[in-house]
Amino acid sequence: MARIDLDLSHSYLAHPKNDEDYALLPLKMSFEDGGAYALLGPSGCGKTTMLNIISGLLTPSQGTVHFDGVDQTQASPQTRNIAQVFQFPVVYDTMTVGQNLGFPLRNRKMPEARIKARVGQIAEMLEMSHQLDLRAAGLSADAKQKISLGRGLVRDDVSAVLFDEPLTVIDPHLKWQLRRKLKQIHQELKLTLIYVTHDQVEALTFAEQIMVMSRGRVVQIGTPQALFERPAHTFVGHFIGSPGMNFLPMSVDNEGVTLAGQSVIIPSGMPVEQGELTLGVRPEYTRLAPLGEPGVVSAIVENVQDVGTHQLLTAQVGSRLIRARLGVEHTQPEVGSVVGLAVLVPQSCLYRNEELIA
Ligand SMILES: Nc1ncnc2c1ncn2[C@@H]1O[C@H](COP(=O)(O)OP(=O)(O)OP(=O)(O)O)[C@@H](O)[C@H]1O
Repeated sequence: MARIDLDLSHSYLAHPKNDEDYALLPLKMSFEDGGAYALLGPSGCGKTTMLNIISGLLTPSQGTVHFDGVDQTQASPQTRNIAQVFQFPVVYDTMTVGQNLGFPLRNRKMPEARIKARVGQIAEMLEMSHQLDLRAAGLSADAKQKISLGRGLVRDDVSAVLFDEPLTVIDPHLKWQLRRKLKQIHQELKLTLIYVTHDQVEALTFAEQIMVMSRGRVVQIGTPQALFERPAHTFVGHFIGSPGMNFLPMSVDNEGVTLAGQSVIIPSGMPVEQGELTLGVRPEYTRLAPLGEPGVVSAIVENVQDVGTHQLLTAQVGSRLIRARLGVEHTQPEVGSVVGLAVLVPQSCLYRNEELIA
């Protein structure tokens, strides 16, 4: 396993002119040896480009890639010693499950007894022990992808294992199980895992550190909790969470605070900088409160959805819609009624030019 350091940018164009011409804008970051990482972001943000630069399928147009301090920028994928698992299964149909799992080891001339032991261990982790002697040809797409995952994990001498949306073809129920399994396998095998996904649930259940990407930029690297509690960029607030963070334009001057056009009293002890800001508050921390109290805006109820464990309130504040996750013990507010919503709360975040300032 290796520590991986990237200090690079990449454009697919020969003569990039502006930021839009870059698949990856200049970035400097590290993947620690033995860490479990997710690269999370919408389609086209640069995840696969980064993965291919790490594996050596792509050379960055500027900058360097180091594994354990050794420059690998020009090294071929073979010499980088990376295992990769793709979206769709890559299995040898004529081989059995066991032969498929052992293939990367046999290729490296590992003694048969060690191959058998390692294949047995991986098969057990993936709950495939009973299928070891079956031909891969007759198996479902799910089982084939499990073999692909197993083949990615079977070597213990790789620099890192890269996963590119590996659960796409997997049935939703099994997906949930496999995400947990991968996390458990990581804890047992201590491999450096880098997992690309556009699905936040997948990233949040699997990774210790999540790198959120938007338009060629890594906008935040953090634990699932940090991304939820303190999104460093409004994009992260919006992208993480279901529904995402609420945002309201906020203007602060000597007279006080205006939120989406409404004058609001600042709760005592809350530090607020002057200027044009954006207030971010998670639906989980937005609650009903009496109008006129500090930190409370007036909102018109648009919709209340009973989700069983909670009610999801959607309300209009000026021209903005905000959402509040309310306990089921609340009486359901009537659609069209005016309610108070506490939005300046201790968990609120303040942004200037999309970046977190407080
Ligand atoms: N071979 C290529 N030639 C030119 N442009 C490319 C190439 N591959 C990707 N791009 C562009 O680079 C940007 C980043 O693409 P990339 O595939 O890395 O994103 P992604 O986040 O992995 O998206 P997806 O989840 O859809 O795979 C996109 O604008 C894409 O159109």
